[in-house]
Amino acid sequence: MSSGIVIIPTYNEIENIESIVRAVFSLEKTFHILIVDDNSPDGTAQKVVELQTEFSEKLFLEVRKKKSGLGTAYVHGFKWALQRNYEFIFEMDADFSHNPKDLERLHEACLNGADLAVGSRYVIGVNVVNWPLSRVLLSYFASVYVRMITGMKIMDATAGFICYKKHVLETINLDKIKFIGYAFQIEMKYRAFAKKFNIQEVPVIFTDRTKGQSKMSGAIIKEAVFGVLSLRIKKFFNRL
Ligand SMILES: Nc1nc2c(ncn2[C@@H]2O[C@H](COP(=O)(O)OP(=O)(O)O[C@H]3O[C@H](CO)[C@@H](O)[C@H](O)[C@@H]3O)[C@@H](O)[C@H]2O)c(=O)[nH]1
Repeated sequence: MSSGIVIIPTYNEIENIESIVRAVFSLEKTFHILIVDDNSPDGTAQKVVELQTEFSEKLFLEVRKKKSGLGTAYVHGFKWALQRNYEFIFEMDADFSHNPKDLERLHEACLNGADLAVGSRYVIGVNVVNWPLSRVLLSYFASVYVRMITGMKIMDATAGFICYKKHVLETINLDKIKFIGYAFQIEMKYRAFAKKFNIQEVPVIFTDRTKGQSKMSGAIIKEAVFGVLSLRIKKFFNRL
């Protein structure tokens, strides 16, 4: 029996895809994987199709027409996973910035009472390896900003390494998710917080990718800054 489905959004992850798939399948617990690829020009999806001949019953692929953002890729994956009745649904990056071994710790946290377990870099100090100082500061102060505006007690608001229990994703109206970049991560946590789900942070070490490139951009930062304010206003008017 599987311990859940790990959704991995990909855009140009040819250098990482095979090793991340193998790393997840070599864990003690059994996880299934869904790759949501945005028609990566580098052939990421074709590599997944090759790997499916080896892992036919536990590796799944959804290919979308074009690059449409991390948030909509996850929403697509969540709907896919809910239709197949997975009890635990995970978010993880393709590039090893999240250590696949921590999937087991996130799963344990959800087995022990959390509705949502967040792999968090900032529970005790700052656990980020190899990011330039500017990116660490941006990420850290983004979380401070989110805490100030929203009142959520989460130390790592933009974390993208998460285990959701199925009922969380069934309760949050996925069709209402507005953000497509990393603001999506804040929005998901805020909607779960507004529904009073038990959110637990599990300390993890985040290591910057050594292969491929981040898709971070100015537009993504702008979306997060204004997005948090708009979420707070919506909650105030009970329209979240
Ligand atoms: N399908 C799809 N996947 C995407 C897209 N944009 C990014 N991805 C995938 O989403 C994952 C994360 O993207 P990165 O671009 O590597 O993220 P990062 O800069 O390392 O950002 C990290 O920090 C953010 C802020 O703290 C986090 O929000 C994010 O999850 C991640 O941990 C990778 O697997 C990447 O291929 C997209 O438009 N479409």
